[in-house]
Amino acid sequence: MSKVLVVDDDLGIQKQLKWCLTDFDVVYADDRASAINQLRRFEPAVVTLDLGLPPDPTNASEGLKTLEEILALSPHTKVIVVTGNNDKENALQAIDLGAYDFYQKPIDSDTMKILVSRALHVSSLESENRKLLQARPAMGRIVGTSESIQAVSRRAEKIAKTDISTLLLGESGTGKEVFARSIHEASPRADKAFVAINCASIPENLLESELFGYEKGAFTGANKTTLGKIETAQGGTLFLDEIGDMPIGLQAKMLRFLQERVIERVGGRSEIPVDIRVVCATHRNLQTMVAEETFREDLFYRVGEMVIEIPPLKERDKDVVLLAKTFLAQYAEDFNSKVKGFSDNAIQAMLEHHWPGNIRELQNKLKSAVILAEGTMIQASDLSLRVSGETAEQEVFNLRSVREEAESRAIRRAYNQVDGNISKTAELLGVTRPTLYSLIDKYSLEDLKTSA
Ligand SMILES: Nc1ncnc2c1ncn2[C@@H]1O[C@H](COP(=O)(O)OP(=O)(O)OP(=O)(O)O)[C@@H](O)[C@H]1O
Repeated sequence: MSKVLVVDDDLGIQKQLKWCLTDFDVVYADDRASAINQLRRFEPAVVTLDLGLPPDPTNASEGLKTLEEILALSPHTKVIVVTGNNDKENALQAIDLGAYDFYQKPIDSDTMKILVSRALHVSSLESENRKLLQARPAMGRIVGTSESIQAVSRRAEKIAKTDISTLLLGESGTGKEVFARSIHEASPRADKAFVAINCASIPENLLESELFGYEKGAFTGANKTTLGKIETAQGGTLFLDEIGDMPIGLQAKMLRFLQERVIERVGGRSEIPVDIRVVCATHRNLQTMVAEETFREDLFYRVGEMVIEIPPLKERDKDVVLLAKTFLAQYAEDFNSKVKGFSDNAIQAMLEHHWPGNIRELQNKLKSAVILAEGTMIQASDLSLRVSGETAEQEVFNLRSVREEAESRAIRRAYNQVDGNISKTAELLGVTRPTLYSLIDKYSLEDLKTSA
């Protein structure tokens, strides 16, 4: 039952409210201190507050103070202030301070009941809404409602507003690039470029010119001056993926760019100022690399002014199911497939699997399942997964037994529906009489044959 706190020093009124608010769990207080105690103890959603409280019940000052304290402690509480007849001024001041509603004495039980019910209704709608807002992913692209991903998203959203260099750590396929893009999109640079470069996929001798650009004639084949990724990202965000794979020789030049925010093109002599936000990512352990002297310590601290650790898929509760459903809808459309959802065993298998390849592994499994699935529901076997304790043979056996059970149930239901008429049963099931007889034999439904 919903809790309502009645704050009034008049015992008569307390009693009257007790009788009219029988649908609620009513608790009482008769001054400011006891009101605050009761508020802390019972956390009522609605408070009715008489503004005329001791020590001076003839004016509203103590009541208004109580109102302020209640709202400071618990801003979502709906406070209905009760004022003396004609005391409109204090009533309006109370509303101004944040009271939900006011009511002028004398108290009418029916009206009070309606007011309290309505306040409770609004309070529960608001609290529902707050929950929904909390469950909403903080960053648009990130699918997931688990506590771990929500916490990381909230952190990323806060960081996005700043220009701080951010290092995203996480296993392969956990969504580091998605986070980098989301940070860019939630940042004041959102309408400028987002430029990504994977330091591991570009040969060492090309990476420098790819990043910093080059002047015409800098080397054989440099026919025209070309901008590097850093300059292309001017005003926006540069995402350096696999920063741990940056050759040690290039790290000094990177450090200078990050510290001084100027670059020189390969073969160039002038310094070019750049205004860029940098987000880096790696699945490597940079600290170990620093200890092994394969990654510069000063660069490590420069790229990781803020570090975000993206949790592996296995640590995201039921997000795997949410992600799977999202991707399924997309792939079913891409591959023009009839697949509509997942069987219970597929869901269970996804929840049990360890996902060493994280979201990318999930995507790959889903793509082949959508292409290969025979029915409209994806089974664990379509995902090449197995529910614990079930061997492959058992799974096949179970599928067969499920189908057989369903068929024999359908035959019996059709038979009962047409009052035991075999021809009509066959017709209803869309099979011939001989087929029906062989199914009856197959499923040992002898009693159907005898009564026919
Ligand atoms: N939370 C998420 N919601 C929706 N899609 C996601 C999410 N996380 C990742 N993905 C998708 O999963 C795939 C892999 O993500 P991404 O490339 O960002 O991972 P990564 O950690 O950068 O991988 P790698 O370390 O291998 O480069 C992408 O297709 C991406 O769109």
